[in-house]
Amino acid sequence: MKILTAAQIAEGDRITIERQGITSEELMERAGTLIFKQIHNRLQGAQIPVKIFCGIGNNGGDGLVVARHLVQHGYTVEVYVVNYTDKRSDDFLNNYEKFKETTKDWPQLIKEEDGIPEIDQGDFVIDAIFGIGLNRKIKGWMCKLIERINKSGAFVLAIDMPSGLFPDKISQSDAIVHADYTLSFQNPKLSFFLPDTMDYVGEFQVLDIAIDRQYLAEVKSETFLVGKEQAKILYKPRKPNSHKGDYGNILVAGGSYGKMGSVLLTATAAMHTGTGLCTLYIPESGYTIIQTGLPEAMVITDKNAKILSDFPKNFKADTVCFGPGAGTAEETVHSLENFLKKQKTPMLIDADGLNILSQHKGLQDLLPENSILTPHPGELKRLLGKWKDDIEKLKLAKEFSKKYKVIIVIKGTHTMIINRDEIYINTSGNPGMATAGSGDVLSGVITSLLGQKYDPPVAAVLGVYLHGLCGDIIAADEGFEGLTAGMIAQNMGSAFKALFENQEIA
Ligand SMILES: NC(=O)C1=CN([C@@H]2O[C@H](COP(=O)(O)OP(=O)(O)OC[C@H]3O[C@@H](n4cnc5c(N)ncnc54)[C@H](OP(=O)(O)O)[C@@H]3O)[C@@H](O)[C@H]2O)[C@@H](O)CC1
Ligand SMILES: Nc1ncnc2c1ncn2[C@@H]1O[C@H](COP(=O)(O)OP(=O)(O)O)[C@@H](O)[C@H]1O
Ligand SMILES: [K+]
Repeated sequence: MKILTAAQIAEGDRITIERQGITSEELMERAGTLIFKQIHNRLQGAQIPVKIFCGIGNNGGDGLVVARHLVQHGYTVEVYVVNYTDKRSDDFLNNYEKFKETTKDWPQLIKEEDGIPEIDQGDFVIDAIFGIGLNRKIKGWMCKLIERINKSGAFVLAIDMPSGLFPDKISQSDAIVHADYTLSFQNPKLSFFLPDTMDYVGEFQVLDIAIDRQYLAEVKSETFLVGKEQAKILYKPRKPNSHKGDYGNILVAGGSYGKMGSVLLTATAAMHTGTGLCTLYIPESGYTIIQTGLPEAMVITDKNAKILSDFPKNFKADTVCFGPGAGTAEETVHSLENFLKKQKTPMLIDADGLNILSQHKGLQDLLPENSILTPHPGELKRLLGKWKDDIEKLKLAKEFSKKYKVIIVIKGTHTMIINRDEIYINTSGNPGMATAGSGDVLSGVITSLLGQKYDPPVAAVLGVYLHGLCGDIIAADEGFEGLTAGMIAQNMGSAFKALFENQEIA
């Protein structure tokens, strides 16, 4: 699914009105009615005091549609117009009239701090102050209103987006509604997925308001959401007439004394992702650990007992994963440098491999084209330098991706895969995966797919999705706390199976 900018959403709105031969008021009625139905389904007529705060633009108009339907269905509703200016939108005004005709009562106008009502913990607040039309910082008494909503402890439902949040930039103000739930129209917004802003959104659901399908298919976006539908079309079925040589000969290089488990996790994950042949290149002291822990793998040892210092000569792999548990000793820098010089096909660099690249920037020029880097936020900061906010982070990552012709997998709650100007946002995974070694497992999954000749961007996008899906499958049985990286590595097969099953996992 595409993530659209505010301007593209507004254009979709305009084209829909034109092509479907409807008025903008009818589109607003459609949008508001869908929100009402969601609320009605959940409240089932319960007499919870509902307080709706409407701005004076079209987000406020949506709020008035919802208010009218709630009143008509016997709910206890108080409607407040957040009257920061008298420049109201036409569709707001039409719905203002309609609301008045329904209730024979005007909504209450808030024009200053004194007009802000008390909000109780037991209230149900609907935030329809601003949507995608927010174009500057919220100031003055409206900040107090938002503060009161946030401090009330009431359940807050945001229409389209929490007021104060921009769809695709970061607000420099704290005046942002902290929603428990957001019902958004047609396409989710970028800010729903960024670490800086996602907490304001709460849980969210996207409602299909039947924006013109042709427009949605044709509109150009460089940002995409990856769910099961998008992931499963990337899968390449295994052929009956095939052998292990068809599924990649991969090399996993890393490990150091005390951190041998990381490469074991990586290689185990790679085997369970379908790799044909896997060899580990590790410091000598890890030999028994690896041969015992993963009998399916072959092992080549470095001459150094505790760290990598060299590279395996006369060995050719389809792809290489370098970095898990490797450390950043001078000898290991030399090892990575040799790998980078020898490896002509795309490879994956993770963990200390990335730290070495950050400390020795000259090595970045040696990265084979379309290699995949998988930093967590700390490693990314070392690689790119500091950023002001998540939008600048994405900009820096795109610049790096273009400069070095590589793919960057920014790991996190919503892992983002950056391929030049494109961003793929992952939707699978859960907080149980915030556990030691789950990143090492991801490296194994992606390296395995690279070895199986998936195009590098596909290997990254599909690998990240499957890794998260596997975490979701395990968490459904074991809970978040019970999930460990080793379980993800061992159970990757269940993620492949679930790709083609219809039921929701968690
Ligand atoms: N296709 C769709 O998705 C559909 C979308 N629909 C709905 O429309 C919503 C978008 O409506 P919208 O364009 O009228 O913008 P909205 O968010 O109501 O705010 C605009 C007003 O806010 C003002 N303003 C801005 N920033 C401000 C600030 N900091 N402080 C003070 N004022 C500020 C701005 O004033 P101005 O800049 O003009 O001075 C203007 O008056 C969208 O989110 C969805 O809910 C559905 O109805 C139908 C289908
Ligand atoms: N809250 C979360 N929701 C979804 N995925 C998560 C969450 N926390 C961590 N993950 C995933 O777990 C992995 C953690 O990687 P990383 O930090 O490198 O771990 P390690 O260094 O221990 O291997 C990443 O793939 C990340 O996306
Ligand atoms: K809103």
